[in-house]
Amino acid sequence: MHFMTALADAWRQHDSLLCVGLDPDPARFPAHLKGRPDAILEFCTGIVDATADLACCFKPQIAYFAAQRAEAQLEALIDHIHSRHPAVPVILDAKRGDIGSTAEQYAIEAFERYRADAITLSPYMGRDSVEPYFAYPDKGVILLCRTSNAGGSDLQFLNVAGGAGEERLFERVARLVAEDWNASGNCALVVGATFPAEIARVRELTGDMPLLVPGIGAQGGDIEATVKAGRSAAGTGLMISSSRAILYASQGEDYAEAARRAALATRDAINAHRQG
Ligand SMILES: O=C(O)c1cc(=O)[nH]c(=O)n1[C@@H]1O[C@H](COP(=O)(O)O)[C@@H](O)[C@H]1O
Repeated sequence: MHFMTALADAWRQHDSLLCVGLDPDPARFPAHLKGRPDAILEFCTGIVDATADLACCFKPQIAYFAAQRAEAQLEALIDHIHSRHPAVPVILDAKRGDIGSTAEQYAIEAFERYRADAITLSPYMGRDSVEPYFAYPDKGVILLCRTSNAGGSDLQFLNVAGGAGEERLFERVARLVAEDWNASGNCALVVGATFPAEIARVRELTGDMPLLVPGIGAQGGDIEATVKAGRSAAGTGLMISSSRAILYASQGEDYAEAARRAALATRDAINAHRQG
């Protein structure tokens, strides 16, 4: 199924714009999991099973698996999600970016090795660094636009218009993706919840293109401002992601139940502002 179809179905079926991020950090695991060789898979499976009906997508961050030599556990986790929670698409947060021949290998990694439904990419190297992912017509391609970190402004706020014009780099990226790269309707953009004015600007530039919005919870982004700035006319159009605030709601044996409570509260806080 096309990523965008799966996403729209999940928005509706789960009445949710919440993306549950999976950034497993063994230093923050509950004691009963510490030291287990499969702790990362066990921890993430507990989170996934406790929150799947509250989520529109899951977003494992590859660095947290690769740093712990847990790539096989990432494969197993995505397989678990697809088999046990097939209604919830998986975004592999890898932020890849390289020349075409290398990008082809990254696409094989994401879509064939890990069987992810979408991938995050950096647009910094331009169109030919993104095109290899379009060879997988059903997969989502999610490009960094205005990132949630303060340092994002170093480049993303540069004025790239000629003469007396004014167009910041993140606006140019949004327009380029919406007007050119998104020919197959499989693209989305990343805009941080820490910058709601820029969410509104990107929404203005991209119509109903889905936006992946990290930065609530641990990074302090405001949910109401985020939803009001980024919601589409239909009250969807957003994958608002939260990782640490959900994953580590408790560091005890009740971590999965606590994660569910945090996910439910976040989903409902988002839903309170989807209309009107
Ligand atoms: O691509 C991302 O998901 C991403 C983009 C961005 O601008 N900011 C950002 O924090 N993220 C990711 O979102 C996750 C952090 O989420 P929190 O734990 O909720 O702050 C990490 O995996 C980041 O890599």
